[in-house]
Amino acid sequence: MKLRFTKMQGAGNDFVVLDATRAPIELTPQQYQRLADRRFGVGADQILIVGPAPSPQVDFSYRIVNADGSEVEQCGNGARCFVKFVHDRGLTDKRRIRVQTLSGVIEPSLQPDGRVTVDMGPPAFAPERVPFDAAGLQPRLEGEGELWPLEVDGTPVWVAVASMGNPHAVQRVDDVQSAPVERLGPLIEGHPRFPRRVNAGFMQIVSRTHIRLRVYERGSGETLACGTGACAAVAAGIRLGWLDRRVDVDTRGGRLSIEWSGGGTSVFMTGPAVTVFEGEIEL
Ligand SMILES: N[C@@H](CCC[C@H](N)C(=O)O)C(=O)O
Repeated sequence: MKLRFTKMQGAGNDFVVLDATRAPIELTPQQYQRLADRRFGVGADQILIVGPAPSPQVDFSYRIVNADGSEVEQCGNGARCFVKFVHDRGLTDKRRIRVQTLSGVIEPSLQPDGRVTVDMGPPAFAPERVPFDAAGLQPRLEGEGELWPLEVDGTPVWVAVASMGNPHAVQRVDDVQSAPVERLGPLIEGHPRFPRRVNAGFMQIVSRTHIRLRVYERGSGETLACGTGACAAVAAGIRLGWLDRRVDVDTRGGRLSIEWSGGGTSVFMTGPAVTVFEGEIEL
């Protein structure tokens, strides 16, 4: 089978984007892994499958598959690339689009400067608590937030647990460049406290409006940027009283700007979306 694709990236988090608006695309986990493979395939952190609207309330749907072939709920950098993709291909002329994902509806909009702002919906802090509460663990309270103890490799690590539709565990570090992301990342990703696995974030606070962030992503390993990871880190940091409501997030692949007013309000993420090349692959 021959498959046409577009290779895109948002702050260095890279994607193979497939157009399933006219005919459905169903691949096996092995075929997704092959597409994501940097030596035997195209190479990507995630595969994005753009589909038609499942209801009149939205304009499109899009599905997200990690490099390991697992389908997941949400992808922030992917949402920005999605809106550029449907626009560039003439699938819509709307600049603000409602898109159905596995975890609900999000609204990306194209900005005049070519960047994209996404209404990512509100963060959640409660659902992931159950495995911590059930084990009788006590959180450390700061501001209006909680830090939970996670035993990793015999050492306690304090993490803020947040969901942007997908799960994140964020820890504060002094220096993100020297943080043991490659060693601790896989241990946190597969930690028994996270039955669905988790994205492990490492956040260095430079000031109340500026952080540096690395994320070891569930199902993809460390990526150059993680959009939902940036939203989760900033929302957790605001709730813990460490950050103001507008924060610049420097990742290894570029800068994302995150804004959250707290409570049940949406997190807004702004950043780049770039097409790299188009092609066809035999699967
Ligand atoms: N890179 C993404 C997140 C992709 C999904 C994540 N690996 C998960 O398994 O939840 C982003 O930009 O948010």
